[in-house]
Amino acid sequence: MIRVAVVGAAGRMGTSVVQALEEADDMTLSLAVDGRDGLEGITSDNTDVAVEFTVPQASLDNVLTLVGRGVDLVVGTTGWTDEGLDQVRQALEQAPREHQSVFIAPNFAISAVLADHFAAKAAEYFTSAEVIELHHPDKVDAPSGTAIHTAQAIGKARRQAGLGPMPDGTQGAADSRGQVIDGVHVHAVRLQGLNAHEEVLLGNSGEQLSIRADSFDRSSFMPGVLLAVRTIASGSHPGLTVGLDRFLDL
Ligand SMILES: NC(=O)c1ccc[n+]([C@@H]2O[C@H](COP(=O)([O-])OP(=O)(O)OC[C@H]3O[C@@H](n4cnc5c(N)ncnc54)[C@H](O)[C@@H]3O)[C@@H](O)[C@H]2O)c1
Ligand SMILES: O=C(O)C1=N[C@H](C(=O)O)CCC1
Repeated sequence: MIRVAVVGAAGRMGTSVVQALEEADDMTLSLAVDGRDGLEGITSDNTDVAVEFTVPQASLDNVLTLVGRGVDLVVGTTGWTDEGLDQVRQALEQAPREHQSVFIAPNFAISAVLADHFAAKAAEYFTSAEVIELHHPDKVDAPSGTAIHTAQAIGKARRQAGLGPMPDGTQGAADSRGQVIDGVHVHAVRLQGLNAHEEVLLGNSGEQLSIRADSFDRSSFMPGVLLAVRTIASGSHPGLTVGLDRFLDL
């Protein structure tokens, strides 16, 4: 049995993860903590993997604390910066156990992971690309972690293909053109009734490719979370790994 602790257990994702763990035959819930409970109860003696879904302001501290306590992690919280990821890498180098692992994914839904993958593949063939992410209005961060990841992947593919800046004749104040990430415009919609959605628009003269992923329900994330827990518990990915595509044969 893989012993799994959940951090952020009272939240929307944490609640779904606790339920998914209870339904999994090969996992058992070691501890469920939220908010002010603190992480003291989670140790490498009682937990193989901690799953962390909290808020961008808390996630880095939680990860560093648990790495220092010898616990492996699967992290779904968004808002990660390159500096934060570097801090995790450094913490892993000084971790108390050998071969400790941290896995971070902005999105655990297969539809979103594939949309991101296909968008990066398509990017070199199109003059223009923009990302629109659409989420429930209780989401605290914008743009979504997934949209940032997609924009960065498109930007990298365009650079590797030697593509220059996209055509854009906007003059003057350009607030309504969205946030520019790696040269890609990203637009965030918050709307009652939505859950988690992303559309990538790729354009050439006279044609458009649209790639869209829709998570209608948080159950869409659970197979990916369980896959990540099993993979990290197996010890096959020591160090820091980012993105569920790393565990899929894409
Ligand atoms: N990777 C994915 O597939 C995926 C999917 C959905 C959401 N998310 C991300 O997961 C995060 C959580 O989303 P949510 O909708 O569950 O949010 P939420 O607000 O419903 O839940 C967050 C929970 O974390 C708790 N929390 C805050 N600070 C804490 C701390 N220091 N220690 C322990 N618990 C703490 C809060 O009390 C709350 O219960 C967000 O960053 C969101 O973008 C990722
Ligand atoms: O509901 C959220 O919040 C989500 N956050 C992730 C993101 O920011 O990309 C994944 C989708 C759901």
